[in-house]
Amino acid sequence: MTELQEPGSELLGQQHPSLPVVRVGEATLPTTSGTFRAVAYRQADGVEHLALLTGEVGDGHDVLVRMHSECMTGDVLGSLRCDCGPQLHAALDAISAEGRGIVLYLRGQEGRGIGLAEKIAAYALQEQGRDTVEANLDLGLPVDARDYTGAVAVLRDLGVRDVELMTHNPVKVEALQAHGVPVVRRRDLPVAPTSDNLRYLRTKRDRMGHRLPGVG
Ligand SMILES: Nc1nc2c(ncn2[C@@H]2O[C@H](COP(=O)(O)OP(=O)(O)OP(=O)(O)O)[C@@H](O)[C@H]2O)c(=O)[nH]1
Ligand SMILES: [Zn+2]
Repeated sequence: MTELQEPGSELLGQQHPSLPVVRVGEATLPTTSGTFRAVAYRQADGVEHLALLTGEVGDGHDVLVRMHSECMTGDVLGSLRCDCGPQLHAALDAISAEGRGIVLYLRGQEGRGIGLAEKIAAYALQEQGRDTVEANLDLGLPVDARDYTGAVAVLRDLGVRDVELMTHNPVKVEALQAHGVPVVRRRDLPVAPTSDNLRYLRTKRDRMGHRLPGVG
């Protein structure tokens, strides 16, 4: 577990004041990380999110939560350019081990909210030497366009009042707090720097304020 620190600010994307979600389906989902309750939501704009729960939310306090931004290349294809896939599985393992918690799989957040196709275009610019921040800007896109309003609505629907958040990203902490969901603690996820992701991890630490002290 790690201390909470000053959140990082201008990277907080545009937040919609209200974006209702509806609970559409609910089923048991056995996985290699354990068996979860999968609750599917649809936002008013059509974007769908999935909440994977283990245990009971109960009084809603101090719930272990991961808000995972969709990353098709990392989560599905095992891309080594980023750390998303291992983080997703570490988060599922963590709530399973804890016996209580929620992993929110957030659609509409692919490529930090710019979308899959634009993320691949950003990768092309990174192959020409731009870093992950510069590449988005070169495309005329925000560095981080994610909106957490839907995520907050899902947490509220599930009865969550405050959370222990698994993240290195101070903007996620700030977004939850701004929406009235206190983050009582932040928890690190394992990070494995490799030759493929080292520059990406360093850029997140140095330019986006991510708490990644273990990255050399
Ligand atoms: N635009 C863009 N998006 C990327 C790039 N690499 C990964 N992503 C996306 O970034 C999102 C994950 O953001 P990260 O910055 O890795 O991590 P985070 O979610 O902000 O922070 P953590 O909670 O600590 O994981 C996913 O949606 C990925 O698809 C990139 O080079 N460019
Ligand atoms: Zn990724």
